[in-house]
Amino acid sequence: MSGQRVDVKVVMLGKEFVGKTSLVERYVHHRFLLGPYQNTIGAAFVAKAINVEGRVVTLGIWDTAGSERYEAMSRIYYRGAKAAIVCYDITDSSSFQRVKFWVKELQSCEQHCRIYLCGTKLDLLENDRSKRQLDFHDVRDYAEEIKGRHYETSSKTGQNVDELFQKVAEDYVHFTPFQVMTEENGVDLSQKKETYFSCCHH
Ligand SMILES: Nc1nc2c(ncn2[C@@H]2O[C@H](COP(=O)(O)OP(=O)(O)OP(=O)(O)O)[C@@H](O)[C@H]2O)c(=O)[nH]1
Repeated sequence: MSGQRVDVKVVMLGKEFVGKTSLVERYVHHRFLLGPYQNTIGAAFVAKAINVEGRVVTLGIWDTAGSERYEAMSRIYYRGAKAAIVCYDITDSSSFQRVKFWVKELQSCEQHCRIYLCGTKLDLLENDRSKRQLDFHDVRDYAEEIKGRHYETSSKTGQNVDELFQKVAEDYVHFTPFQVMTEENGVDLSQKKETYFSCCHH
């Protein structure tokens, strides 16, 4: 990672157990971890460079802990984020309350942060559609209301995961004026190493 510059700070938010870490694992390492669930403590950081229309864009992804115990820490991680992927579990309606909480926070504290609502665990509906507790169209309407985007994903099968992160990078390229993009001092990971701490998931 040494010397790699981050162009887009991305923060993962959402209730515990909704699948934030699994989404990052699928996207960055192309895998789905089986075995007992381990909650994220604090936050974890990973960077990934991708190509958008011939340009390399590096996403710096902060995976925060969903437990309300770590709420104050999660606030630290969304500071200066250009994109927030706010996750909910489509089979758990209670997880959407946390979405509304984070959206309000972002709207009042990080107005320049684009919001991507992500309904996770789509694969769980494959054999039993009655497991769905959050209507696709209701969430889509809400996403439009807040001028955000909306995806439904499965980290187990990989469905829509690349598409989601690709859109984050594309939006950065499309909506950031070129001048700002070239002038902006991204975070140089080789120089700022000591300010990053990546604790402790899995
Ligand atoms: N079937 C299925 N299970 C998933 C999916 N994504 C996550 N899970 C499971 O849901 C549980 C929680 O996933 P995590 O990715 O650890 O959730 P998290 O949001 O990072 O949780 P915290 O770290 O507590 O905030 C784990 O048992 C995962 O295996 C998915 O797309 N499909």
